[in-house]
Amino acid sequence: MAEPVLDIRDLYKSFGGLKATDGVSLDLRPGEIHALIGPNGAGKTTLIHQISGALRPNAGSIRFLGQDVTGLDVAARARLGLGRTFQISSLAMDFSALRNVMLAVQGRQGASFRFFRNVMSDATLTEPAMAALGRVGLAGRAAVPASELSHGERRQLEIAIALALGSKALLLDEPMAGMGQEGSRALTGLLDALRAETPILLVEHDMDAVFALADRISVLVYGRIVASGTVAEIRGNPDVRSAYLGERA
Ligand SMILES: Nc1ncnc2c1ncn2[C@@H]1O[C@H](COP(=O)(O)OP(=O)(O)OP(=O)(O)O)[C@@H](O)[C@H]1O
Repeated sequence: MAEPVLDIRDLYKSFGGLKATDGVSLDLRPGEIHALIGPNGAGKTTLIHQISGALRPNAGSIRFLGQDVTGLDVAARARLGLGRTFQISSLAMDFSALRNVMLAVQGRQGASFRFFRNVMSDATLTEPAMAALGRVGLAGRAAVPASELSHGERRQLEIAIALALGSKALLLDEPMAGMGQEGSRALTGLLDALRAETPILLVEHDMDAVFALADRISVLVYGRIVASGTVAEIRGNPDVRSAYLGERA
């Protein structure tokens, strides 16, 4: 079996007396979408924040591409290629889609000397940025300000930014939230195609998307993984059905 890209072992995080993460171990392997599902308050976002570096665990370890990153902050993990969830609020709304991705490319290249040049005609910035927009299906919308993009297109733009930053794994926290049926279908298609280049840990309540996409599903309840398996295994698990899936299975 391929070495995991991300390997989480025995992670614990408490808020006062509440065990939000209670001994979680899971991994993410090359080429896969691993979905993390569970009821509201199960600890999914808390887990994602510990993986991205936004929250420090009380105990346990997180390895990324063979390196222990448990003590690294968000920026250091992002530099290694751990693509955190980019929230729409982090987009520069007045800037075009292209310029938003170029800012990411520029940050990655650390090229402050470009101050003196016209960045919009700098091919070392525009080419990788256009390539990332192309990957997410936004090439035709490159010149459109982020403020004029639809909700779904902004999600696509966030993913383009993560790709432009050289992400080697993506952490996506409820990407389908707020999307209409059409948008969800388009984003499902995009994530399906992306898994080959970057594995995805997907927190999602939209079960149609999860069942369509996941290679593996882990179910989190009260901070613990109560089941982990293929879509068929999870759909057929009576405990999961009664605890979470109910009629959705
Ligand atoms: N900063 C915090 N301080 C105190 N309690 C917190 C904090 N963050 C999360 N919690 C609590 O930890 C538990 C897990 O919350 P979390 O947001 O991780 O759940 P979730 O599975 O992502 O839920 P949802 O599906 O509703 O987004 C909840 O009981 C929540 O109230």
